Amino acid sequence: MNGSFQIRGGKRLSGEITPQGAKNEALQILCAVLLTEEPVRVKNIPDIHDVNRLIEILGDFGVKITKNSHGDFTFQANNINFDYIKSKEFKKDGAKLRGSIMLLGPMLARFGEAYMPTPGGDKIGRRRLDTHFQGLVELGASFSYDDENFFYSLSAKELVGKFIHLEEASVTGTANIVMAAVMAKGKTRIYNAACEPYLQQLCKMLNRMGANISGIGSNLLTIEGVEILSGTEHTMLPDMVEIGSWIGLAAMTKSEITIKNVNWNQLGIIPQTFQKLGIQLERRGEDIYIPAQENYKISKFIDGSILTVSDAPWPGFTPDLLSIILVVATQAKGTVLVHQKMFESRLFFVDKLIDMGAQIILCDPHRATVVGLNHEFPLRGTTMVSPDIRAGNALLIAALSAEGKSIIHNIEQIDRGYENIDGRLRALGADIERI
Ligand SMILES: CC(=O)N[C@H]1[C@@H](OP(=O)(O)OP(=O)(O)OC[C@H]2O[C@@H](n3ccc(=O)[nH]c3=O)[C@H](O)[C@@H]2O)O[C@H](CO)[C@@H](O)[C@@H]1O
Ligand SMILES: C=C(OP(=O)(O)O)C(=O)O
Repeated sequence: MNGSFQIRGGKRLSGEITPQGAKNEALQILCAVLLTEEPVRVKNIPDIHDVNRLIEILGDFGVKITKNSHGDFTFQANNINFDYIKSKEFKKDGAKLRGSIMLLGPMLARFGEAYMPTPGGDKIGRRRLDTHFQGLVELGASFSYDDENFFYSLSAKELVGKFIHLEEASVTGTANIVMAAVMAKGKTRIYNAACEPYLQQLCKMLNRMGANISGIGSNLLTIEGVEILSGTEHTMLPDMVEIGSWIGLAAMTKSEITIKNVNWNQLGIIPQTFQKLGIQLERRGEDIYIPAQENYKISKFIDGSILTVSDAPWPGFTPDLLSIILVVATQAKGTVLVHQKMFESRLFFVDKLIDMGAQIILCDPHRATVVGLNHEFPLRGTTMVSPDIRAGNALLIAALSAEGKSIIHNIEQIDRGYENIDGRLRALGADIERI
């Protein structure tokens, strides 16, 4: 179902909000349930389209799925339907989301073969998979690609650990290689590994299942292969991208909002990056308190030059929050350069913000300069189409701050990543309807 949101903006919001479980962590953790025959209980799973699609795929694989309560499921992969993996249905289902690519590592580790259509996910520029396949081939897999059907195949009689230097710190690529290596023979070392909280959580869960991974949180992972993994329980962290989005929402709508149980130690430089835009936020235990602010002033670098906010692999600033930084900057006092280094087509949505009255110069596909309006001129409501998950949410925040009515079409893109976003916004006092 691909609906629209109708928003009447310009209202101040207030209240408390609890972030959902992390989408990108959930996608890794759900793929890992394939690594054992025993039950794996997973809690705080966000109820969002991408995650639900992956759960359906696991069901079609033959994984037994028991719903214990909202967001709490037990999975048991003890009777896998291998026919499905080579079927036309899987070619269609697997292509619907990006996260499905992380089924490759577990399939290969457990069954010695793996198949995958080109995965879906955001259309935000080239999203190559070379790192995934190079790593799996180094562990001993043979690889082929059917470029007529966009279908990847891997097989390995045995996986053997070795030193692998990744050419880039790919998040899902590292997850795939880790999941293949945990049951490989001998020692694997992965250098230039990605180390996002999602990956740290995955590695900790795998260790609880009996794996032997050290170096968690660094860019050098050492994995001593084990023969078999057992069941476990796992709870997802709060979604750091959602937390950043709520900070942005509070600033743009001059609202007083408390974000509950954010797990501060896993937020990296997210809070301080918003603070550089002048947004006040306070740590209260595990909560973030954001007071209502009439204005916020972008800081400059020490030498007086214009602030740049750019993305980088963890522990740098996540690319998934740059669109939120950009929209928040439109009402700040001052100027900021937003530099999206990792993806090529993630800034094009600024056109819509410009239509709404924002002052932005798109310098090239990777860089946009935002000259803030200091809340002196509100954005104007308009009709727009959500291009991708994070830009969609940024436009939603723009619409909530804007004067008048906005319509956002293609909200499937927003529902992919944010649980009951309209219901939760209404609870804060927003005027938003699904039409
Ligand atoms: C399902 C999931 O978890 N998706 C996330 C995952 O996607 P995904 O795992 O697909 O992204 P990758 O980490 O592989 O790469 C993201 C982009 O950054 C580039 N790149 C990556 C590493 C590097 O050192 N240099 C570099 O330039 C890649 O070429 C690519 O264009 O990580 C991205 C980067 O945090 C996030 O935006 C996505 O939300
Ligand atoms: C780009 C994202 O998602 P995906 O990798 O699933 O397309 C995202 O979560 O911002």
